[in-house]
Amino acid sequence: MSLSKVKHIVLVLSGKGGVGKSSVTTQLALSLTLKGHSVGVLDVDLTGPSIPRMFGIEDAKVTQAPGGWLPVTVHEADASAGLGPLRIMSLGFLLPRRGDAVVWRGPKKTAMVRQFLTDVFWDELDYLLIDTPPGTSDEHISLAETLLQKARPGQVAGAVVVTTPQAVATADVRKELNFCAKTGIRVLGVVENMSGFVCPNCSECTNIFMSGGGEVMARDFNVRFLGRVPIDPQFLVLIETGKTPRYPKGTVVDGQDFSSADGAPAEGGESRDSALLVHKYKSCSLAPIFATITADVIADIERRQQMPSRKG
Ligand SMILES: Nc1ncnc2c1ncn2[C@@H]1O[C@H](COP(=O)(O)OP(=O)(O)OP(=O)(O)O)[C@@H](O)[C@H]1O
Ligand code: SF4
Repeated sequence: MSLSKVKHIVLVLSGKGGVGKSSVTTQLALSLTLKGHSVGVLDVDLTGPSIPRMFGIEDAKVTQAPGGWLPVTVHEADASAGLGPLRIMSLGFLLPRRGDAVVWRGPKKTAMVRQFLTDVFWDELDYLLIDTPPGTSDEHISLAETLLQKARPGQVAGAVVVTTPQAVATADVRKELNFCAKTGIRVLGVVENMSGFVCPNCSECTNIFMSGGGEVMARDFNVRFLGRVPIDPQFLVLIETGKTPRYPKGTVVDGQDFSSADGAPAEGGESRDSALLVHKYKSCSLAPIFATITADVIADIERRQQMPSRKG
C-alpha cells in the first residue's frame, strides 16, 4: 500500500483560497529536508494545482510502476549537507494543460482523490505533506474519510491550518477548524501568512494589514499558534524565476539581518534547476521563520508519539 512506508502524514489546510497554503506546504517541505528528514508532498488541490510550479518542476513526467505512480524527485538526500530527499506527486502532472483547474464533477473528483492516496508509490518517508483544496468541500470530506480509513492509527499526525490576517475576519478559517474537530483530525497549529511585508526597497518589515488575528483565533479554538509569516516579494522572485533572494542593507526580519553583501555572487545563480531551490531558499528571510515553525510541529508530533496511546 502506498502509505505503508510513510511515518507521519500532515495535512495543510485553509478555509479560503489564495491565503498561501501551497507556499506554506512548499516551505514546510524545504525546512523539513533542511533538518535531514525525508519528505513527500502530495498535491490534491484540484482547484488549481500549484505545487509543481512552486518547485519549478511543471514539465516533469510521472511514470507508472507496478507499485503505483512514481513521484517526481526535487532533490536527493545529501548526507554531507544534512539534507533529506524531497519527492512530489501532484494532480498537475496528470493534467494536459499544466496549471489548469479540474472541472470534474463530485464522484470523479472523489475517485481521483482516493486513487491519489492509494496509488502513489512512496518510498520511506518521515513526513508526507498533503496540500489540500481550500474550503470544506466534497474533496475535503472525501480526503479526510479516505485518509483516516487508509492510514495506520496515529499515522495522520494532524493539520497545519493556514490563514491570513484578513481571512481571520471571515468565517472560513473557523469552519476549517470545526471541520477538523468533526473529522477527528488534530490541529497541529495555525500559521498566519501574509502578516506584514518585507519591503524590497527599504529595510522595513511593515504591517500593511492588521496582524495578530490568527493568534487570537488559535487561542479561541485552544490550538497552537505557530507563527506569523510576512509577505516577502523575494520569496516570489525565487519561486517564479529561480533567483536567489537578495535584500537591501539593514533588512532585519524576525530579529535576523538579511542584508545581501554588495556585488557578491548569489548562491546557485539564476539557474532554474529544481535541485538548487532548497539551497537558495536558505537565503530567504522566510527560511528561519519556517525553521522555527517546522521545529515546533516536529516537537509536537514526536511528543505525542511518545505518549501512551489511549484505549477505548
Ligand atoms: N509569505 C509570502 N510571501 C510572498 N509571497 C507569498 C507568500 N505567501 C504566498 N505568496 C504568494 O501568493 C500567491 C498565492 O499563494 P499560494 O498559491 O500559496 O496560495 P494558496 O492558498 O495555495 O492558493 P490556492 O487556493 O490557489 O491553492 C502565490 O503566488 C505565492 O507565491
Ligand atoms: S517599507 Fe519603505 S520603501 Fe517600502 S513601501 Fe514602505 S516606506 Fe516605501
